Amino acid sequence: MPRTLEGQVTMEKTPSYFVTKEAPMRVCSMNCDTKLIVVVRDPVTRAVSDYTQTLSKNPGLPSFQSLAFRNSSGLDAIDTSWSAVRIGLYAQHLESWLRHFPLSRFLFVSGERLVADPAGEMGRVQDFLGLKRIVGDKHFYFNQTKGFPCLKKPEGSGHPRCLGKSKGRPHPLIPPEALQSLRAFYRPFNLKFYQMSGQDFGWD
Ligand SMILES: Nc1ncnc2c1ncn2[C@@H]1O[C@H](COP(=O)(O)OS(=O)(=O)O)[C@@H](OP(=O)(O)O)[C@H]1O
Repeated sequence: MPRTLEGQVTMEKTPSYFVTKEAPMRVCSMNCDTKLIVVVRDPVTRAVSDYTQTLSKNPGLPSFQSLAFRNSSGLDAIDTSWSAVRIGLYAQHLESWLRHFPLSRFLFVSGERLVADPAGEMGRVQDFLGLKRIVGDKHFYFNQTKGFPCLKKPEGSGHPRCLGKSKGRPHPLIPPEALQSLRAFYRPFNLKFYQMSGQDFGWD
């Protein structure tokens, strides 16, 4: 980590830290005052998004259902050893972080609101980091082709910029009963996460 000078904010983005057992202790031993921003989305959609990403690299991948459920004939036993499922157990991951950091060190950003209201969610991020609210509504527009918000004018460029092709890809169709089982499985973990974070993300 580079030395942070007066007036600078050093940021590091590694999605897997949130779900890595050793990460909370290591980050705390580096600097326990670190502010932590976690973007979370509905774990069911997250699992499908994760599967979509792997499928794009490996088109021969077995079906979502055969990876998410232990017994392909029944949709009751969820395979929590599959990372796409395990990562969505936010309450469990947060528990290990809270052994090292107080809740006040965290900002939970809603992945859904980040799409519906990027400026609002970015406002929360700027407040949390103690920054002046510079990024706001005027910086975003909704790109109909992409189906997502994009930046009107990124710094150093006069052209609008959307996120790359690997962000916001269409998801494959998953049988509704598989999604329903997964939704039921996550419900208690989601409720626990709402309690722990003090925020209701509305994933029902
Ligand atoms: N503005 C904008 N444009 C495009 N995509 C957006 C945007 N905001 C949020 N998203 C959602 O970000 C999802 C991909 O983010 P990831 O978490 O996979 O990114 S990362 O790989 O961890 O960096 C990606 O998930 P998928 O839709 O499954 O591709 C998007 O839904």
